[in-house]
Amino acid sequence: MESDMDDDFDDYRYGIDEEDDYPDTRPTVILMGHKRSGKTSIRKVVFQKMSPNETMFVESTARVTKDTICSSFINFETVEFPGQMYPFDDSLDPVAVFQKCEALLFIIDAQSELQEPIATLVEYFCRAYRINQNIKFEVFVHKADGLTEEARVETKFNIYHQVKETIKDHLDVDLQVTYHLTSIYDHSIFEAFSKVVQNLVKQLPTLERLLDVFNNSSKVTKSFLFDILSKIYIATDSEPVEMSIYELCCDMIDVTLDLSSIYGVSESGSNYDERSSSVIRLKSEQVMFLRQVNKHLALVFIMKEDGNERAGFIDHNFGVFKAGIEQVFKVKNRGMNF
Ligand SMILES: Nc1nc2c(ncn2[C@@H]2O[C@H](COP(=O)(O)OP(=O)(O)OP(=O)(O)O)[C@@H](O)[C@H]2O)c(=O)[nH]1
Repeated sequence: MESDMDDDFDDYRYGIDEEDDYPDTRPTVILMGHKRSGKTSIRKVVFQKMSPNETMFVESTARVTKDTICSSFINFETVEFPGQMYPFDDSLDPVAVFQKCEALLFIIDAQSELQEPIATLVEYFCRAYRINQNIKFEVFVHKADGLTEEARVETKFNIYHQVKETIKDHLDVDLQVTYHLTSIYDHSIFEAFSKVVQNLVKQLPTLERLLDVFNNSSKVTKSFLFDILSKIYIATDSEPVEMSIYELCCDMIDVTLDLSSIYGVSESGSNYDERSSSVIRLKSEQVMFLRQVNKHLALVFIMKEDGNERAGFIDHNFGVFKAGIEQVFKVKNRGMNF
């Protein structure tokens, strides 16, 4: 297996460790939506490990809330606008806010009335686009847990259709909007945030290539590069993602870290270090592996159990993959603390 890297390193800025590095260049992810649509719950569940049930007691957000996500590999700032606030009010300096914005997430409560939120969404997206045309627009059709499978598909399609038709009346361009069905009560919110983050990782094509090469040379059927703290996967190979496999991989991270916290904490007090790895055999005759890539990232992969899974070539190929990743995330020759 050979790594193949020809991208421009100057373009890379993910994986910066120190909090004060390039504070102004940290990308911003903005969350908007009507009151009680679920914005705060999403932030708390994904980035602060709050359990979904606890969100029932979360108070309504009164002012713009900024949160820096930098303790993990993922390095950005979230800005949440309360439902009752108009984000384009002059007093909030919308030009400065949206010029820094890389992804704009609009959360719609799929269990409530849709017309008003759709009208607000279209207005906000159009205004934001006029300020910054590079923003990635994402819609979370949220609280999908309360809908049947059929209603989910129908609701998502209705929103997609109405937004597309209405935006046409306001903008000359065909705005690219991505839709996700989400709920904090299952893994769909992590999956959706993974996609949002992947949209911001400029190295994504290189990472996907590395994972494809790793899979092909190691007889691996699926692999994910995870940010272990948030369980967001920042890249996967080019095979489609099956939700059940993604969930299994998330569970494997939990099991590994929990066991490690109890029995394997190192002198540094960390439950995750360069010796962290685990192997789980499934009754489906598949084997799952977790290997540490650096202090924030883990490679989790799955392969058929055929006796080859113990062969040294997996270790060798993983070594090459890890070296490739180190090179990809070298930030302007500053080096990283892997
Ligand atoms: N069923 C279900 N309820 C959810 C989900 N996400 C959030 N909720 C609930 O929705 C309610 C409102 O959530 P918040 O996170 O406070 O909503 P918000 O958009 O931040 O509201 P404001 O701060 O008022 O703008 C809470 O009771 C949450 O428990 C979900 O995925 N499914």
